[in-house]
Amino acid sequence: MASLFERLKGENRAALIPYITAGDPDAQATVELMHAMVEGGADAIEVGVPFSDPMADGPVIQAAHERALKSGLGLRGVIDLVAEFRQRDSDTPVVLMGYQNPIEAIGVTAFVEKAAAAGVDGVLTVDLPPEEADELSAALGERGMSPIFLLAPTTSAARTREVATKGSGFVYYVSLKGVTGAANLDTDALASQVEGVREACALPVGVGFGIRDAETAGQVGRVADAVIVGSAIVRLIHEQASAAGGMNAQGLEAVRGFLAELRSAVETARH
Ligand SMILES: O=P(O)(O)OC[C@@H](O)[C@@H](O)c1c[nH]c2ccccc12
Repeated sequence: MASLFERLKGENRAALIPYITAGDPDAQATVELMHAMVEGGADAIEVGVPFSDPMADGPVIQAAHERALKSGLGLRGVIDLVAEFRQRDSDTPVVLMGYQNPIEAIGVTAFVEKAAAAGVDGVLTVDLPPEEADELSAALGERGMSPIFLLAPTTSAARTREVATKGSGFVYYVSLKGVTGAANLDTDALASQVEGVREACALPVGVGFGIRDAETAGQVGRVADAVIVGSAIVRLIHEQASAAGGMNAQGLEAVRGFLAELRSAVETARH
C-alpha cells in the first residue's frame, strides 16, 4: 500500500481506486471484474463484503449487497476470491471493505490469518471506530496489512490526529455527509478540507463519495492522493449484467472502458 503511494508521488498523480461489491452479479464475475478494472487503470481495488445491513451505503450499493447475499457469498468466500485474483495479479493492492459483524462471526485472529494468506493489503471496517479497533488493527499490523479508517468533514482535528496514529496505508476522507452514491460533491470546498486533513495526518488522503465520472474524478485527483469511485461502477456492472443475464465479455469491456476514462482524467488532473 505504502509503496503504491510512494510511486504515484513520483508520477504526480492520484491513485484510482474503484469499489465493487463482491458477489454482484456472482462470485466468478468478481474476479474477472477485478482483472478488468486493473487492465482499465485501477491502482488498487476496494472489495465490498456482502452484508445484510450496509447502513453507510446508498440505494445502488445496498441493492448490490442484496444481490450478492442471494448468491450466498460471505466473508470467507470473498477472501477466497481475493486469493484467486492473486493467482494472476501479485501487485495490485486489495482493500477489504465491510462491516464489523462478519469479522466477529469468524473471529479476529482467524480472519486476519485467512486475509493475510490470501494477499489482502488493507481492511476498512465501516462501523468500527479507531478507538474500538485496537485488537483488529494490531493483528492486521503484525501481518503487514493496513487498518484504514474513515474521516468526514465533521471529524474533529483531535480525532483526525488519532486516526493518523491508528491507521496506515491511507485515510479515507468521506467528502460529504450522507450515504454512498450521493450527487452533491462540492469539489471547490474539497481542496481546503483535504488541506485540513493533511495538517493533522501524514498518511495519504483518499477521497470518496460522489465521484461519478471523469470530470469529478479529475477534480478530486487534483487535490487528493486517491480517487475512490463506488456507486457509478456498481451501477454500470448491474446494467451490463442485467442486460446480458450475467457478466460477459462485453460487460467486462464496458467496465474496462469506464476505468480507462477515469484513469486518464486522474492522470491529467495535475498537469
Ligand atoms: O459510491 P460512491 O459515492 O462513489 O462512494 C464510494 C464508496 O461507494 C465506497 O468507497 C464504499 C462502499 N461502501 C462504503 C461504505 C462506507 C464508506 C465507503 C464505502
